[in-house]
Amino acid sequence: MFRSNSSQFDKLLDKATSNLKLEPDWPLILQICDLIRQGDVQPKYALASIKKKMTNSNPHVAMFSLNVLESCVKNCGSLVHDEIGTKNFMEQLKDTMKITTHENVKTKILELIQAWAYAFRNTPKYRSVQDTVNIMKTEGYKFPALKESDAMFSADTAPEWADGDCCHRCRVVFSIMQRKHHCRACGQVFCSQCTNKTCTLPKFGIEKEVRVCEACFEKVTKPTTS
Ligand SMILES: O=P(O)(O)O[C@@H]1[C@H](O)[C@H](OP(=O)(O)O)[C@@H](O)[C@H](O)[C@H]1O
Ligand SMILES: [Zn+2]
Ligand SMILES: [Zn+2]
Repeated sequence: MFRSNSSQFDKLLDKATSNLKLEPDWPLILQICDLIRQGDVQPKYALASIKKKMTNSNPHVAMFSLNVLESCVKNCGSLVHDEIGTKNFMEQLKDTMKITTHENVKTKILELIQAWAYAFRNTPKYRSVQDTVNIMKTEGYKFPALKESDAMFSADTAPEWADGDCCHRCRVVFSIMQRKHHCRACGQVFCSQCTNKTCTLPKFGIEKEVRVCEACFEKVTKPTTS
């Protein structure tokens, strides 16, 4: 799935976090995000490399690595969220808080964890982030005021369409008379009865009414439990 372009990734990351830079090189940082989005580098590898830079003794290198991390979370959608939303990655961030001596780096890490907890407030699978905020608060960390703008992420990408010879919901077998249809929200394949609903999918940047399955119609149209 991933062509190993990690050497190109490493080169760009070294450049983006060079201590010779006076400020973040945003075009370069977005190129790094593209490598992840295109599948040129494994998200796990990318985040491990970024994390290594966070504990760099040079404050510029450490801070630039956080700028890269912040952009990856904002631009790469679930590819990166699935990595940073884990207990393991949250533990690594907490360790970094203990290792780094740079106050601005500590503050930035607190800002990021808090913004992600807010962004993922309705996503149970990333509950480790909110758990980490709660734990760190009991450990005495002072989180800065939340800037909601930090928690706005670009749209995730709509899922690829699955294939199958029967309806994902009612299991009816497809035939000339029983046609395949796809739900744009989950990408699964269904019979016409199980996808006779439509709705917009703003989170994927889909503003027109598109075909969705019963389950996704419920999820998208019922008010999210806060
Ligand atoms: O029914 P057909 O003409 O064979 O083609 C199907 C339609 O194009 C469906 O579009 P839809 O989901 O918008 O209905 C699509 O989801 C299926 O993959 C195609 O096999
Ligand atoms: Zn069906
Ligand atoms: Zn669906």
